[in-house]
Amino acid sequence: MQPILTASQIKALDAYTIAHEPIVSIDLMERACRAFVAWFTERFNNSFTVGIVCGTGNNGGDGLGIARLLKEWGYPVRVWLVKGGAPESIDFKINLDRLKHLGGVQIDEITAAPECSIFSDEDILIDAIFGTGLSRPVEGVYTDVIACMNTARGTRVAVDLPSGFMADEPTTGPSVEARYTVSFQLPKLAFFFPSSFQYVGEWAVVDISLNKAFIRQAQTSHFFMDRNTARSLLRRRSKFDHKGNFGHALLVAGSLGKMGAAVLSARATLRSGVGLLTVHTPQAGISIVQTAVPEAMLSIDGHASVFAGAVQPERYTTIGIGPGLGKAPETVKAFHKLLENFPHPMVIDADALNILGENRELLHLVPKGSILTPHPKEFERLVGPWQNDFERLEKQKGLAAQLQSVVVLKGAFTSIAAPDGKTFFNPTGNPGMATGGSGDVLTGILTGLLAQRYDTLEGALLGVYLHGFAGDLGAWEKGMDSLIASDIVEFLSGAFARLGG
Ligand SMILES: NC(=O)C1=CN([C@@H]2O[C@H](COP(=O)(O)OP(=O)(O)OC[C@H]3O[C@@H](n4cnc5c(N)ncnc54)[C@H](O)[C@@H]3O)[C@@H](O)[C@H]2O)[C@@H](O)CC1
Ligand SMILES: Nc1ncnc2c1ncn2[C@@H]1O[C@H](COP(=O)(O)OP(=O)(O)O)[C@@H](O)[C@H]1O
Ligand SMILES: [K+]
Repeated sequence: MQPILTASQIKALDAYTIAHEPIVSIDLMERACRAFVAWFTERFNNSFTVGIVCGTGNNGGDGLGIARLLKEWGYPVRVWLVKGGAPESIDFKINLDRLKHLGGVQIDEITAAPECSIFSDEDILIDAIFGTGLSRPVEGVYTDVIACMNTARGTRVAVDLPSGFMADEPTTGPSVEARYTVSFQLPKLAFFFPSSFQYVGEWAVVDISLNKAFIRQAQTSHFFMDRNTARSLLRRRSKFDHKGNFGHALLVAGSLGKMGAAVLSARATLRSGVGLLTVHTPQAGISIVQTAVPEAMLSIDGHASVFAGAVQPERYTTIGIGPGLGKAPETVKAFHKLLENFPHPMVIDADALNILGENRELLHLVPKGSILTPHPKEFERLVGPWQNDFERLEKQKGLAAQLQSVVVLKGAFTSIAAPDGKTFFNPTGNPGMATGGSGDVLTGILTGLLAQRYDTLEGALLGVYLHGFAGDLGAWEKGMDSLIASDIVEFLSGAFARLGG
């Protein structure tokens, strides 16, 4: 699990590494330059012309070091120095001297608004104006240069951060819009937000061996999930285990015309290792569920087309509720009753969340230790609108604390907020999963894990990871465009096997 640190913590981390490794700061910068260049040379060969636009701080120093290394690798390199009043750092000056000493690289200064055509010969534009030192929105000549870079034809690659982009607060001023961002050591919080994609593009983190002990003990509530953590959460079965050890889940899902949601969830619950599964279905769903999911038992509702009746909560370890449920008045009443009678953690999704959004007086009935899985629209119905993604994150943490439950906000980098404020971003998954029914599969996985008495947070972390991993395996085989929710269920076995193996 990787902690996500703020820009000021990263500055302290740099300083700590310099003092304790020990290493002189220009050598640490050289390490950063080499790590960037290793990433770069794997993707772009030296037939591309490279323009490097540098500021005068350490990010600019990186840019100059990168220019020297790429020149040595045989790339046609040109450098621009943007001089808009930011101070020149010591390492910037050292790398400028080294580059001049190497020779063969044209270096031009920009002190006033340039003609944007200056960048037109460059296939690739490396952005090294500002990094984590940015303390306020850019203005003046920086704004002009950034505007030119954003309209240039070359592929923009940002060093550490796109210039103008804020790592820990909303970006309100102009910023480079990078196609790729190569960031040092740790991802930055804003990378995980949808609104950042236009600036950050695809990002990669390269290791520059900053002090690991410092990173481990740093105070943060934000983490990036990884495969090792997911692997460590996965429980192994033992020789004499029997189905009684793996819980009995109830799925309350589906209504006339939406029984497919129940089928997808049920299949995913079964593929996630549950001992027994019962599906509560209206009359309309009986033969559908029995035929499509023969492993599941049925709890049959008296109503023809929606969830309206009572279930026997004492029989079940957990309940997953919501996919395809609808919001009929009878369903609202039945859900209310269920919430009053079921004491154990539940998985609450889709229409069950929408019902909570429209009947907030029910929120206090959500059993502690439950998992809520809204997509952004469902989340907005629960907590109201937000101004920016930082505020959205705060609202997510707030809801988790209020309900003493885990709130899983779905999307690229699904975030998982625990009641204590810790929030985890998930690395797996792909846009092929933006297809009807994907969320129903997640509900099934989480229900299967909670039924096996996984701790709520651990179950949520593992389930979200596995769901995305199965989607990735599916997309490799079928392609993102053709991926459908049933494929995610199909590839779930592969995801479990690879994680457990
Ligand atoms: N030893 C280190 O500290 C290392 C730093 N590295 C690089 O150094 C970067 C951070 O460098 P710096 O702290 O020098 O900061 P930057 O290079 O990001 O910014 C330079 C200076 O610009 C000024 N400034 C901030 N906002 C401004 C604005 N809106 N308009 C005009 N000037 C503004 C500040 O005085 C700031 O120090 C990282 O992003 C990374 O690229 C890497 O070389 C790794 C090692
Ligand atoms: N661009 C994406 N990258 C990664 N995962 C995605 C992406 N788009 C959707 N997903 C995942 O697919 C699922 C979609 O869930 P949801 O919106 O509830 O779909 P549905 O209601 O159709 O079942 C979520 O788990 C989400 O994280
Ligand atoms: K930059």
